[in-house]
Amino acid sequence: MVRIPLKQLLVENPQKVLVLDGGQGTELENRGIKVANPVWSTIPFINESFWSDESSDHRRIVKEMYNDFMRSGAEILMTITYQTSFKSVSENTPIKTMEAYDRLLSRIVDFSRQCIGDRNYLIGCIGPWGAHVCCEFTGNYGPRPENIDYYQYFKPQLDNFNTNDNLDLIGFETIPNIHEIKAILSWDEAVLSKPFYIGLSVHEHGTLRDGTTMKEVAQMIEDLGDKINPNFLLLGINCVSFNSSPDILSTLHEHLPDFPLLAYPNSGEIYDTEKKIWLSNTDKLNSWDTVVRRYINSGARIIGGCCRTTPKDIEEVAAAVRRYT
Ligand code: MET
Ligand SMILES: [Zn+2]
Repeated sequence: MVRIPLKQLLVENPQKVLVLDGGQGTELENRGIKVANPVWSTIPFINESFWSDESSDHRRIVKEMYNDFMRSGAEILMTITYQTSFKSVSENTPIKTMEAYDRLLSRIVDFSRQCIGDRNYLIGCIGPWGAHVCCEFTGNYGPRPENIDYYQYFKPQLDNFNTNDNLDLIGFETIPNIHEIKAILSWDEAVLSKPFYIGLSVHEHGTLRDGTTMKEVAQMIEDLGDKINPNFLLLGINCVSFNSSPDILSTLHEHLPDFPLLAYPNSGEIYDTEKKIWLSNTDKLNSWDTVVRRYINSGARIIGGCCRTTPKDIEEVAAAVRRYT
């Protein structure tokens, strides 16, 4: 294997900070793929022509996107599987059986690996339970979020990702609800046998979308003590406001000073759900240089961008990472 295992890399090189790619879903949209549908950025992979026609436009666009992120300096990249849970796929596409679903995931992962080569790290991206009902930015999981069967929801995607050697890390992203975090962290190595991280979905003022404070999240993790799954490698924030993200990460670091963190904020633009357009970040208080420097001072080991960040943003992230490590 050309790459050393990620866990080993993080432990043996305490100064190393990995540059992550940017928002794949919105970047595919920038490049002309229409992603407005219930499985969002999974859509290009659903059509059989993606797989049968080597020269398909969508295939070329995905490849070019990965190439551009790598050219910008990304060394860890994500599969485009945020909205690819068995539930979302089987309810909204012609792919209905577990067998066909499994094939879809393996094809996506193996194609992503081909695109990024053997040297770079690949994350198997998993969106939150709330993604299939679009509430990852409200955290409103109904009256009894503690009763949701998170395991049943994630199991098909996990079973596939756990066993695919092309993946180095599993990323649970944009998790807005404390009960969902508790569920994920209750799973042992039999359920989650690959290294994984959790990216929290947080408000600008710094609480989880459901109102839980970073201190409470940290306390919950501390309380797990030795019972914690050894594959839990990193905790962090993603798709959070660009401007407030350094403060939020620093709070997390204050409460979990020894835990490796990660951060990949969105561009700071706001999505207007009525007009269906992105409103520009008129109040961009920080530059990537400042944001990245502050992340690194707060223990971040993986840094990149989420929605609406582009290869240009990742170039700036990479330059700052070089400057401050
Ligand atoms: C809503 S956050 C989505 C993150 C995901 N990695 C993507 O850009 O495709
Ligand atoms: Zn995002």
